[in-house]
Amino acid sequence: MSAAPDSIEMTPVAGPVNGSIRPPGSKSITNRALICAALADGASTLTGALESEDTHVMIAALQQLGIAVEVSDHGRTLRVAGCGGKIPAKSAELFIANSGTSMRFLTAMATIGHGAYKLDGIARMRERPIGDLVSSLRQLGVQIEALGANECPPVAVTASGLPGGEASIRGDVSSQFLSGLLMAAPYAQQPITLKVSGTLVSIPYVDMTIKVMESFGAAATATSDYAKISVSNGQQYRGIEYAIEPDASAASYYFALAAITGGRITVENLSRASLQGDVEFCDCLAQMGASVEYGPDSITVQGGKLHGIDVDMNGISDTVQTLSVVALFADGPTRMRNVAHIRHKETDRIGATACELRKLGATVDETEDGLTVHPGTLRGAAIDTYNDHRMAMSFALAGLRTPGVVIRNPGCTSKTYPEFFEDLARLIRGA
Ligand SMILES: O=C(O)C1=C[C@@H](OP(=O)(O)O)[C@@H](O)[C@H](O)C1
Ligand SMILES: C=C(OP(=O)(O)O)C(=O)O
Repeated sequence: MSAAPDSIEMTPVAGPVNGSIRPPGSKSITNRALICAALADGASTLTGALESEDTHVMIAALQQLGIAVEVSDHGRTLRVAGCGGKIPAKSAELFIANSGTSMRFLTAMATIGHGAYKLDGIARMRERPIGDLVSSLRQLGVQIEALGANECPPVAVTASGLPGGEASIRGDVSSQFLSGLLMAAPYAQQPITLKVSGTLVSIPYVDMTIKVMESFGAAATATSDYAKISVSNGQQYRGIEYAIEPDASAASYYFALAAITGGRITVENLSRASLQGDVEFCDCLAQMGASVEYGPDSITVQGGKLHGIDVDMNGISDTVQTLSVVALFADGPTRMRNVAHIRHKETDRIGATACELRKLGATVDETEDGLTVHPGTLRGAAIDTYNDHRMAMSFALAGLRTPGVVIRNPGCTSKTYPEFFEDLARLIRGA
């Protein structure tokens, strides 16, 4: 691989890639643990945390809210002095860049405070939905406004505690609205009951929220169809030592690498029992013909001949781009369904993925809720990444099998995985 400031040309590998790797900490778990630790009674130590833009903006925002977060061990250990549900800062302007988790979780958390808080981000964040979360918080008695066009950020909260009660929350746009409300709910002045409208997307992330809350000592009760979720007030998170798993979405690039090169790659410290739904990406690879071994503390994928599949990826939508690239190397079409919500992420991920796959020689049918990839004769191309870390990481894989693939703006991986290209190169070298 030769590096240039604004692009990287990928070098195809000579044969199967074998090896083992521990990806950085889970973004989703790090940002949940930070919220719970920040509100807790007492200090928490989070180990194995992710050090990246999405966690930097979360940490910086908590510090601006008056919560001490001490960072050590190259960002992997975070010591958080919990505020016991009393947010110290009476005003703050929080810059959230393009971190959806931080924007949605901190909007809900800020309502527990007493003061004026404003949350804003980069231009794309001002296009990402938050109106449904704002409207639920209003139903719970909060004075809050989305100031951007189409009820997008910036968000202004004039908080005097979170009153609570009953609210409806839309589930079919982003599960992060619900997760944010749930994590704030133990600190409301009354119990909170949330009625989820529309079919809830990204359900594994809601399960993750409930499990992280439980680890910190607070409970949320959901009906089996997630139509209604209740949280009693008066519960308190307590400061704990909390170990964060490696990021399963980041692991998908390594599982895919094994699949498309016929290699054997082990991802350490992840298992079937992970809090992260994205480990199920391996089931897609297994359906395509790879073999997957789930160990007690690792997952290994061995590549094989790959077939096209038809798969509902609603619960594991951060891996749609990874699977789209794997699909280029299958012997038939792959259809990925039920992921209309990924049009609201770092970019419109259905449109962007379809466009870049076509540049590589694939035929792609795009539907409102997904895409079908028909593999074709592959050719090199300069890949636009739309400031979306997952475009860069996924399409880099295509360049390990096809000459002439250039990844533009590879630095965008810093959102969740700043060291991605270095880790990938090390794994390929066998170092
Ligand atoms: O709660 C979370 O940690 C996340 C939920 C998902 O978003 P949606 O619920 O918007 O699909 C996912 O795409 C995102 O990367 C992280
Ligand atoms: C969608 C993502 O992030 P977020 O919504 O947290 O910005 C992602 O990491 O793929």
